[in-house]
Amino acid sequence: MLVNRHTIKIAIDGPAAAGKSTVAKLVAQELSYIYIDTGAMYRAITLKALAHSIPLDNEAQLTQLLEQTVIKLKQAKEGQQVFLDGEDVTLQIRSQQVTNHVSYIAKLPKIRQEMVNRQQSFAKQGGVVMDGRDIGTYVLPNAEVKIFLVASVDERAKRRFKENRRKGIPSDLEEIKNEIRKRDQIDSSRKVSPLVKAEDAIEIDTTNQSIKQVAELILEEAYHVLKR
Ligand SMILES: Nc1ncnc2c1ncn2[C@@H]1O[C@H](COP(=O)(O)OP(=O)(O)OP(=O)(O)O)[C@@H](O)[C@H]1O
Ligand SMILES: Nc1ccn([C@@H]2O[C@H](COP(=O)(O)O)[C@@H](O)[C@H]2O)c(=O)n1
Repeated sequence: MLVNRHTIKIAIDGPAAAGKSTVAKLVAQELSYIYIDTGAMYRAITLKALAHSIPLDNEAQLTQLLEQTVIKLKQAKEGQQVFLDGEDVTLQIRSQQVTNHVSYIAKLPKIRQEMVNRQQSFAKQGGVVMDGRDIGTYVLPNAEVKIFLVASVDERAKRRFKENRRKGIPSDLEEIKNEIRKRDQIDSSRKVSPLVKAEDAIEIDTTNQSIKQVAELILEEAYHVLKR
């Protein structure tokens, strides 16, 4: 066991369902760091925008809504709890409706700017593992460890399908595949901070690797940096 004299920032990016949050949680647990799932923040504002029936291309109205919104991420044993204006929305933000709409809100430049400001201030708390789409490129460009997780669309869809089955959520493999492709396409092609691998990120293809193997690879890199 390494005694850490200093803490580092670990950025984990990648496409939908590549395993980012699963391994980020494990890595954060092992290092006793905080874990921040930035996707949950975009999901939370999407949930609120849908509830207020705000058109998802009305940037001014959505930005105003976000400015009046408190999103809190609370560290919990199972990962992270998400509070939207004081209400626990951890489960609600995973609904299919939110998933199908979130990327439209996430591509708006003013929304992203506000989210990035909030995420950067969370990261000031110390050792952090943050996952998302633009963490290594925009949110934490100085992160000491940057990881870009990928896996084939087929594998990602199968994993999500199995996850839904475990949770008792009815779903269709082809629909999941289409939703993943669509979200990746919007996230990768937006003008502001698109989903792209940072030049100095390490790419890990998780298609044929277990969760444990992937977490170990990231921890190896983290320990390597911490020993320097
Ligand atoms: N290496 C792996 N092998 C097998 N299953 C995995 C692996 N990594 C993650 N999973 C499973 O795949 C599913 C998706 O993982 P996870 O939610 O961590 O992805 P994500 O990248 O955070 O997704 P999103 O971007 O959509 O939030 C989960 O059910 C998780 O348990
Ligand atoms: N840094 C980020 C994180 C997420 N997004 C957008 O939110 C969507 C949901 O993210 P999940 O990780 O919960 O799947 C994602 O598809 C992106 O549209 C983002 O833009 N930047």
